[in-house]
Amino acid sequence: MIKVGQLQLTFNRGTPIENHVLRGLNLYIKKGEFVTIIGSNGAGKSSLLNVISGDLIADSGHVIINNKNVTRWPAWKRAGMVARVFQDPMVGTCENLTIEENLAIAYNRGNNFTLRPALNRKLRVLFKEKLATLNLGLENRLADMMGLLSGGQRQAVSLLMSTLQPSKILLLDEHTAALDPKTAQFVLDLTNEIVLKNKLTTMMVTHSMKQALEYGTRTVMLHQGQVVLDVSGEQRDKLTVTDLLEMFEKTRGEKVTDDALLLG
Ligand SMILES: Nc1ncnc2c1ncn2[C@@H]1O[C@H](COP(=O)(O)OP(=O)(O)OP(=O)(O)O)[C@@H](O)[C@H]1O
Repeated sequence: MIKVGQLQLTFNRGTPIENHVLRGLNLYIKKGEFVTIIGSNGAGKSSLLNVISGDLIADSGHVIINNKNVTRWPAWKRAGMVARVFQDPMVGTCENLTIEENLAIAYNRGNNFTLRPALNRKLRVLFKEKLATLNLGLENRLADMMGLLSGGQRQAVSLLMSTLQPSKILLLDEHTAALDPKTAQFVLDLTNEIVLKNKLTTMMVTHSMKQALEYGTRTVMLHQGQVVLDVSGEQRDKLTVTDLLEMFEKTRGEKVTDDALLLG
């Protein structure tokens, strides 16, 4: 489903601030896997998601999605293949468009379309049905501007948008980090439900070790642009947050002092 190999990415090459972010990273993710991704600041987690979505093109290496070599494809060309939810709730949706217009964009992603003809009665019924599953009352607010919604509501709509796309790949970049704990939990549970129901192949970046083990089917740790830990199945089931933290500290060579890594 997603195969990246020998990925190399350097920012500001040839300058005093040159930063070799991805260093020959290899990862193969099977259809339907839900992979949680951890790693210290600057490990290359977001860069990896950006290279998969096409927002960044790697210096070398390959990106294969659904058996297609998309390494050099720009983001817009992969938009129908990959859905994303970002840390900032303001990023994934357009605040100056209505809820139904945002959903229409997601529904038509990967096709040529204009907004007006894209919205019809049949689609509105579908959007209402989908929104009702969120239990946030948004099914009665189709014509409301997206900008009126709270951060948690926007993340919920972003997740819903990922199910309207032809894509079966969902990239989550710390998508609950900017929310209060209660809303974050709601969005996480919703994520889990949507991923399982729609059989999405998912990569979720998180700073919380607890979340990394609680959600998904596999956990990958990045360090200095490489995969340094990759656990799934029984081996992962047996892992505790303490084990994971020890591995994390061993890799980094220093103690972790941030409680958010444990709790999240
Ligand atoms: N567009 C860019 N231009 C220059 N440097 C960048 C750019 N994007 C990221 N970087 C740098 O590349 C490194 C890796 O960043 P990345 O966002 O991939 O790390 P991360 O593992 O997601 O970290 P964090 O947990 O802090 O978000 C960091 O040092 C970051 O400052």
